[in-house]
Amino acid sequence: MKAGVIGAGAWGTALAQTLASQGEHVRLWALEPDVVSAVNEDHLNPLYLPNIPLSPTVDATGDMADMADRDLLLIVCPAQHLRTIVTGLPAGLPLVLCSKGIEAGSGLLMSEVARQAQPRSPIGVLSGPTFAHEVARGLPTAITLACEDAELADRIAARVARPAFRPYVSDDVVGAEIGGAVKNVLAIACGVAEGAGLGLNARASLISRGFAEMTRFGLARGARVETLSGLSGLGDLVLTCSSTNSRNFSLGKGLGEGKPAGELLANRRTVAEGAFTAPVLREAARAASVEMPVVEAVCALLEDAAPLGAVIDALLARPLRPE
Ligand SMILES: NC(=O)C1=CN([C@@H]2O[C@H](COP(=O)(O)OP(=O)(O)OC[C@H]3O[C@@H](n4cnc5c(N)ncnc54)[C@H](O)[C@@H]3O)[C@@H](O)[C@H]2O)C=CC1
Ligand SMILES: O=C(CO)COP(=O)(O)O
Repeated sequence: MKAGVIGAGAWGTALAQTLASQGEHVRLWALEPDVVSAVNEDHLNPLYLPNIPLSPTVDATGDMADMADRDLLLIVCPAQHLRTIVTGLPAGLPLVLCSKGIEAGSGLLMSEVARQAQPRSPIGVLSGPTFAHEVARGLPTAITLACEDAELADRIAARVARPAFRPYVSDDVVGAEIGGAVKNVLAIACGVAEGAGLGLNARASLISRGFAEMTRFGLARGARVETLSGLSGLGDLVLTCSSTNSRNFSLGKGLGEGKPAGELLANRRTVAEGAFTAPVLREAARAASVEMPVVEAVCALLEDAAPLGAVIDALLARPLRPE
């Protein structure tokens, strides 16, 4: 067992800890030298996953060449950096993509980016309702593992499953990726409802009408409805839309409280992927003639294109229609 994890933010560190939880050796690649030394010397990652003791069998490196002897790599960087990171990897290793987003500029899903960057690597996607700090503490978690090759999916599932970390396999890579990318934008919308004091009815409406948007967009891109209504879609949507533990929900809450988007996004250390995905998703949806009014509303708020009250009024004034 020689797994490696690329990216030592909250999620990469939690995954490394999970894989190492039964004594396996796991190597974690970190961008920041401070993270490398904290993991190696103190078995902690205070920058991104504070107060979680890490197994001494997790070691860290800042040198990608140290990953060449790994037989499986989990890629856990922010979505907009995935192309650069994957291009710099040793060639041909199986890759499990754990980032949630759509690439700006190309509009490509992470698996499409990774296939361009490493054409010889087998690819899987791991995505679902998984707050990093809960997974790192060993709390029960279920997640979708999607690979086009069913045999590869079973092999990777067996490698990453742990007593409280339970992958469900799927061959719908596109569906798993679209669920994870779109839910981040919808979580911003639910955060706005929270920040603006719109109530829990509004949140439930945004979750279910947002899920209708996710489904319309997913089906247009070839996803299957059972994937979208599974762990990586509806499951993650419900989690992320319900708690300030979500960075996307928290960002939305700030917007709903009237704070300017620029101020909320400036100098963030942690990533709120929905802010990057929203405009790319809007373009992709318009190009596919898929209506996504909640996504459009989030974009308007992120771009300061209209006051909060006007954005809410516009959503409520949409024509009445069948569900
Ligand atoms: N935190 C969570 O609970 C979960 C996060 N994810 C996804 O995992 C991905 C990574 O998120 P987190 O681990 O939460 O990150 P984080 O927000 O905890 O940390 C930021 C990460 O970005 C990296 N970074 C900053 N600048 C960079 C650059 N120029 N090039 C490469 N990396 C750079 C940092 O080194 C750090 O690893 C995201 O796509 C996120 O949506 C998925 C499931 C759960
Ligand atoms: O993807 C996540 C949980 O599944 C984490 O959500 P946030 O990125 O909004 O914190």
